[in-house]
Amino acid sequence: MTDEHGADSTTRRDAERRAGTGTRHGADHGLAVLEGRARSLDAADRLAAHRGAFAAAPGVVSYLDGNSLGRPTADAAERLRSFTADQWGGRLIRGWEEGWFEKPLTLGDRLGSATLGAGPGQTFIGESTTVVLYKLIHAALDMRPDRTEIIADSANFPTDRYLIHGIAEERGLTVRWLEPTDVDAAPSDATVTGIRPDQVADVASDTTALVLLSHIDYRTGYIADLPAITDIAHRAGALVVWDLCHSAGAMPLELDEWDVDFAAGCTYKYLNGGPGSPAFGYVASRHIRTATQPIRGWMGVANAFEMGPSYEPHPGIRRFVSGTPAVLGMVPLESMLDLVDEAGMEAIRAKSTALTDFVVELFDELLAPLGVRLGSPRDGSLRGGHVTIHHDLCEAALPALWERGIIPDFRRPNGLRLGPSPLSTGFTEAYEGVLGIRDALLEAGASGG
Ligand SMILES: Cc1ncc(COP(=O)(O)O)c(C=O)c1O
Ligand SMILES: Nc1ccccc1C(=O)C[C@H](N)C(=O)O
Repeated sequence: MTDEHGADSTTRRDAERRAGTGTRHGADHGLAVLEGRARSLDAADRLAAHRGAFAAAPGVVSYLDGNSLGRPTADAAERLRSFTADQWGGRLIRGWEEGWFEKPLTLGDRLGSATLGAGPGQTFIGESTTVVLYKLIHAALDMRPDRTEIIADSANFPTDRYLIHGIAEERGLTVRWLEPTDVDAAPSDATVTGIRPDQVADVASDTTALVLLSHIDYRTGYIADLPAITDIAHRAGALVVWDLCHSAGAMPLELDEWDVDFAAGCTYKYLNGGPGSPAFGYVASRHIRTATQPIRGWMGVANAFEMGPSYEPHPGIRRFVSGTPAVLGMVPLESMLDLVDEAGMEAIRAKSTALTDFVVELFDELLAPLGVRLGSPRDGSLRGGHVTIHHDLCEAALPALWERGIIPDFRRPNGLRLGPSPLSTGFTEAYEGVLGIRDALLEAGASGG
């Protein structure tokens, strides 16, 4: 691997590591080299200017929690203010006829084309991810009424597991829980697990109704082979529902091309929609006319304002809308989609991978010597937007980190997830964050180095 100066960076890093393990002077030199490298990565970053498009966060030195809650864009506050004053305040009830009623679908289309690889008329903005998943799981199961099994990940995000447990119980179905297996780990790293296509192939059969998995594992950041697993499910005659919470806005998706049936994801992580911003759902056009969903509300019918006697689902994707959409909650997301359009998803993913590669490099230099273990794939092509590390003192180190404006995400029992959101995070910021984690772990009693 060569860097922008043409030097062989692997060889150079080895030399730096040796320099850093010597005298105090050597250690300082090692840090200076890492910091210099961060600065040169920032200087070469074609998306660096976009960092200025996010609101300042006073006292925050390093924000590494884009995988949980993205930062507000700089104009989100003004957009919310002007929406409140001019649209809500000025147009009042007339606003529903002037775009609000259509917003779940117009913004869905925009999100679909900017980030999901979804043609128009297949994406809607709904409620929380949990509720949208609930609708899609039921819709898929209703399309396979004679089948009795669901395939799911036993270590998926709790909401996915709880939904599957509940729905399977309600419908008398059996769940084939897959245990995540090793996917990519150097011997010195923690075990990195995920769901592999062969595991799905082993259990998929003509009794499988549905496969529900996350595209990017919320713990390890491992990217599942979505096209291969979708193909395996289809060969068995089953349908797929993909949870895209950790991929939407972090990497380009091609839902139409990959033949996905249903998908859902949140908009408050890498899409920076803000706390509680509504989730999106995707339904492939080939299913829309036959798919039904369980939350039959007045806004999902062919003509809501007729206030008809019974529920007649709209022929299009609107049938997945239930009640009054969270129009106010969609305002910041529009601002982020402007930035995504400017930057392009390919460039966003390239920067995301460069950032997490750099975090892994910093991990090797600064944290591995303290006995911290890497819990994410080393291979950038298998890694989503965050890097997970494990050490028993992570929880003890957290208050000092927050105090210093270094904000990773703690996951019990001993994990820190470092999620440098590509448009809002710089390489020097990532360096400051990992350096702060090293110092806080040392202060909490870690030894080595
Ligand atoms: C994989 C995954 N699914 C679902 C959710 C959340 O669901 P909700 O938006 O309903 O809280 C998250 C994160 O919160 C997640 O990481
Ligand atoms: N929605 C939240 C509300 C409060 C605290 C965290 C979240 C998260 O999004 C967690 C995230 N999904 C995770 O992968 O852990």
